[in-house]
Amino acid sequence: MTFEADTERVYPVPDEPATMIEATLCFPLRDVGGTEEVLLIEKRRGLGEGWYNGPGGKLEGEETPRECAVRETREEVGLEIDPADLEKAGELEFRLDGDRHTFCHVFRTRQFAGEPHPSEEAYPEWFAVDDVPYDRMWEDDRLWLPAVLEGETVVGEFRFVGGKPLDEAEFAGHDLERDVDFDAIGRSR
Ligand SMILES: Nc1ncnc2c1[nH]c(=O)n2[C@H]1C[C@H](O)[C@@H](COP(=O)(O)OP(=O)(O)OP(=O)(O)O)O1
Repeated sequence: MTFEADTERVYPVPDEPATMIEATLCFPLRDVGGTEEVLLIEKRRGLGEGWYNGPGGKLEGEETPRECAVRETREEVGLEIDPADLEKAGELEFRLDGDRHTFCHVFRTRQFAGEPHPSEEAYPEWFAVDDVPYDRMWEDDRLWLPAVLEGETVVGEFRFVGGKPLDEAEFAGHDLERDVDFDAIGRSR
């Protein structure tokens, strides 16, 4: 694995796109009468089918993570987002049996246009941020998503074992760092 170091911290770098999937997650937020809500999707197919997650998916072609998050959110739930309105909130590396499986860029935003609607891939639903259905999500989500929804930034590594597919593997451990300044390390793209 390659590491990028600044003065004190060490971050994994997504430098193996041929073998590792690069993906995104996007968490639209809104205030409804003083209650903070987040838009999640119930995944209707593919990895994590039947579980809740943020809209998102794999990078295509030469697109940046920001462009991917905008495209996936549009395709999955029909919301339009200006890429500049996405705030980088996290970088997550998912490892399977010791190998790097997926590197995921996490964004949040309060600026979007349109009303969410279901698609073939996803059924959208707003949840109060203190009532997120962690029992119906990836097991790692409860470790990092609360911080993202509270406006913090995170970098994490999450380890799974037991062979493919990833969503049938067993969650085995993690490392998590908070309060990462993505602008300062040039990783807010
Ligand atoms: N462990 C864990 N926790 C939380 N979120 C995720 C994981 N592993 C993951 O892969 N993910 C996220 C990362 C991505 O946003 C999705 C998986 O993307 P996927 O649906 O396979 O990508 P798409 O491009 O939408 O798929 P297709 O359209 O190609 O079918 O889960």
